[in-house]
Amino acid sequence: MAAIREEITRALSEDSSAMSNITVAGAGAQLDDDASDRVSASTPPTSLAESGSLGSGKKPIAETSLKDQDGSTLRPRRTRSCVTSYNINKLAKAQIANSQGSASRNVSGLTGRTLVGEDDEDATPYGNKSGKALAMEWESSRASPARKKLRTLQRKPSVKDKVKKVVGNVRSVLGKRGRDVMEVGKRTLGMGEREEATKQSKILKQLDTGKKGVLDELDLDEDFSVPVRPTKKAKLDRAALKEKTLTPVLQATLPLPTEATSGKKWQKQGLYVGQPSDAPTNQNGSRKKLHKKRPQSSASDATIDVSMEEADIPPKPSFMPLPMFKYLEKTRPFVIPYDVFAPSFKKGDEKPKDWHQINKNRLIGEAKELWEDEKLAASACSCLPPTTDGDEGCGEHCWNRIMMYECNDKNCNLSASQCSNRQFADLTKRVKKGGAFDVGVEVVKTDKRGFGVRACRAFAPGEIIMEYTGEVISEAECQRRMRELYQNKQCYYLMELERGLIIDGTRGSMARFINHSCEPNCDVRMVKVNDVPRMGVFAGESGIVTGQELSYDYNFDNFGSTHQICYCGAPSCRGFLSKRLNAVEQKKMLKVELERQRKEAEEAQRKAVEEQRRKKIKTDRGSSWRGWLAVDDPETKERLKREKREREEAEKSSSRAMRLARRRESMPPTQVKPTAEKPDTKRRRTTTVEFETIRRVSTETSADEEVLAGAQVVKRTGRKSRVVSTASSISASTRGKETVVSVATREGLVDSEDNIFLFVPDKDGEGSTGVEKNRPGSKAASKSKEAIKSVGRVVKSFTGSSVKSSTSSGGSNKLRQTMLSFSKIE
Ligand SMILES: C[S@@+](CC[C@H](N)C(=O)[O-])C[C@H]1O[C@@H](n2cnc3c(N)ncnc32)[C@H](O)[C@@H]1O
Repeated sequence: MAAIREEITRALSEDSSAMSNITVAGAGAQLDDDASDRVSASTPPTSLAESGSLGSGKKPIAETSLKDQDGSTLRPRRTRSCVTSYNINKLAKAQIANSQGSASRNVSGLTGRTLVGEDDEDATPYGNKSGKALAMEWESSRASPARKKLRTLQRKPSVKDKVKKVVGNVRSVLGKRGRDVMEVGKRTLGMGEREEATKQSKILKQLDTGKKGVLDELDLDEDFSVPVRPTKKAKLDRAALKEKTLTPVLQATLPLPTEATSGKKWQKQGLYVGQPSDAPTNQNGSRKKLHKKRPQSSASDATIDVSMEEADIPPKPSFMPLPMFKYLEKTRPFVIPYDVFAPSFKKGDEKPKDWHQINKNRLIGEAKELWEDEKLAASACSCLPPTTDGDEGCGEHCWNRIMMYECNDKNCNLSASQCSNRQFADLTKRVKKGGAFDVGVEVVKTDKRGFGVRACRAFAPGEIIMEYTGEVISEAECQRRMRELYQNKQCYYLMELERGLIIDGTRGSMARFINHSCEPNCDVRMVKVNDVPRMGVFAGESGIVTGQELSYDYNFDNFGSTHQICYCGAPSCRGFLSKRLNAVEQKKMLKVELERQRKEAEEAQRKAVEEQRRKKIKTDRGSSWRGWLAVDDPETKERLKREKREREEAEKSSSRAMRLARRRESMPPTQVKPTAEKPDTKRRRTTTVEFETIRRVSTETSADEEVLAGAQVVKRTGRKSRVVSTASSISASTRGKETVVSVATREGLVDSEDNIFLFVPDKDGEGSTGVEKNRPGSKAASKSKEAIKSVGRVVKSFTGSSVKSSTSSGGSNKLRQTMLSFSKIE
C-alpha cells in the first residue's frame, strides 16, 4: 500500500528530474496549466503531442495530500474516466528531460499526468526507463508480456475504475449549484490545481476507510473529474495548440515507430494515441472528419528538426481566421451602392416641373444699377497663423468673419490652408468636382410640404452646404412679380439679399427647395465674397448627417403675405411659416388656411370625379373610337374633302376599277353604257336598255330573216292585263318554214298565262317605232291588244304555256329569253 502511495505523486517543483515527473512551472505557467488541465482532465489527448500525462516519477517531490489546506475534505473537482491508452508524451518529455539533464518546464503547460497504467509501472511497456529503453520498447513485438498486460487492462474495468465512476457520480449528484459554490470558495481561498488534486485524494482516502477499502485499488494520480464531452472547437484548439508545442520536441528526440522498424502501425494522434492502430477504438465518423480537416500533424514528419528554444516559444493561440479578415486584407476598388449612400430619385419619383436651375446670381433690371451704385466697404483681418497643428486661423474673432466678409488673398494674411473663413471658395472647389457627394444635396419629395432638400453626405457644424442663388431683383420688381406672376402660387422663392435686393429663386439653385422648420438644422446667411454679397446655406450647430432633410427658419427670410400652416413636425412648432402670431392672428390665419384647404380639397374632388367620368366614357367607347371632329371648322372640312377625293382616286385606280374599265372597253359599243349621260331614274334606265337591245336586234338581223318589229308580253292578273315587258331583244331566224324568234325581256320569264305578241313592221316600216311607243309604262303600252295593233301588225300571239323559256347570263341586267317558235307567216 505504501509503495503504491509513493507512486501516487505529482511533480510540483521545477527541478524534478526527467526520470521523475515532468514538472509544472510556476506562476507563469499556472494559467496554462489550469487551462490545459481543465481540458485534458476531462478529455483524453487527441494527438501524440497532446497528452498532458506523464508517468509518475521515481522520486516524488511532494506527496500529494488527500486533505485540503484547511484540512477539510473536499471531493475531487472532476473524475476522469479511465482511458486505456499509453501516454507517449510522458515518455517523450522524459526523454527530453533526460537529454537536457533536467526538464525545467513542460512546454505545453500540461500537468503531465499519466492516463493509464501508472498504478503499476511494470505493467507499462515502457515504464520510466531511459530513452534507449524507450526506443527499444517501440520496437517491441506485439506479443510482449507487458503489452498483453496492457491489453488486459484495457479490456477489463477494474474495481478501481468502478469506484472512480462512483466518485464521479457523487460529484455530479451535487449538481451545478453545488459545484459553483465549490468553485467560488476555491477561488476565494486561492486554491490552485494542487489543492484540487489534494481534495481528490482526500475523498479517495475516505473511501478507503471502510472494511473493504478500495484505496489500494486506485490510481490516485488520476483525475476523477466527470468526463465532459469537449466541444468541437475546444478539441480543435487544444489539438492545434499542443501539436504546435509538443510535437517538435518529440520529433527532435523520440524516434517514432515506423512501419519499417516495428512492422506495426501506431496511433500517432487522436484519442487512442500510442496504441496499435488495430486496437479497438470508438472512433466515429465525425472524429475521422476532424482528423481529415486538421493540418498534418508534425508528429508524422520525423524529419523536421526543431530546437528546444523554438519549442519554448509560447504557442500562438490557433484560432481559425474569420473569413472577413482575409477579405479585408485584399485591397480592391469598390463602390458603395448608391442608394445606400445617397438614395436619390428613383424611377417614377415625381420631379419638380417648373424649375430652371441657375447656379450663379443673375442681376435683373434695375437691380444692376443698384448693385453698381453702392460699393461695399473694405474689410481686412489681421489674424495670425495657427500655432498648433490642425488648428485653423480666422476663427470667431476674425474681423472679416465678424463683418460677414469671406477672407481671400487680398483681405487676409493667412494661406488658404490656414484660414477657416473661405467657405464659398471651398464650396466652389467642391461643387466643381461635380459628383453627387461633392454637391452633397438632392431634391426629394416630402409628404405635405412639396419638395425638399436632403443631404447626401454629412456636414460639420457651420460648414457651408450650398449657395442660394437666383435672379437678383429690386424690391419694386419683387412687388410686381408678387402681384402679377405669383398671385396664385403657393410657393414663393423670394429671399432678401441686401440693400433692397432680393433673390428670386424661382429660377435658381437647389436651395430654393429647402423647407421651413421651427427647429431648423441650417442657417441661411449673407456673406460678402470678393466684394459681392452671396447667400449661403450653412449647417447648424449640430451639423448634418447623411439623409437628413435640410431646413431653415423662414421667420426672417421668407417673403409671403399669407401665413401657411407649418408641417415641420418639430416639438416647438409655431404653427405657421411666419413669425409667431398672437392668439387673434392665429385664429384668423387658421380660419383662412382651413378655408383654403377646404377649397383645395373640393377642387381636387371635382377633378377626380371629372377624371373618373372621362375614363368611363373612354372605356365605353372602346379602343377604336377616334374622337369627335369639329366639322364646322373650315380646316377640318377641307381636310375631309381632300380625303374623300383621295379615296375616290384610289378607288379608280384600284384593281377592281381597272378591271371594270377593261371590260367596258372590250364590250361592243351597243353594250357600252354611255357614261356621259348618266341615267338618274329607273325608268330612263329601262328605256335605255330597250333602246340598246332593239338596236342590236336590227344590226344582227340577216337578210333572210324576218324582221320583227317587236314583241310584248302581256300579263294577266285576274281580268286585267298589263304589258309587263316589251321585248328587249328579238331575233328571228327562219329554218325552212319555221321561224324561231328569240325574245328577251327584262322582267321575268313568261308565265303560262302571259300573252306574247309579236309584231312585224307595218308596211310603211313604222313597226320598229311602235315598240318604242309601247315601251312599258307608256300610254300605248298600258292599253291592250288594240294599242299594239295600232303600232304594228301582230303576226303571232302565244300564250306562255306554249313558250320555251330560258335565262341567259347578263349580270345585273339579266335578260330572260323566251324562245317563241312559229311558222312563217305567209
Ligand atoms: C421655398 S418653398 C420650399 C420648396 C417647396 N416645398 C417646393 O416644393 O417647391 C416654400 C414653400 O414650401 C412649403 N413649405 C415649406 N416648408 C413648409 C412647412 N414646414 N410646412 C408646410 N409647408 C412648407 C410652403 O408651401 C412654402 O410656401
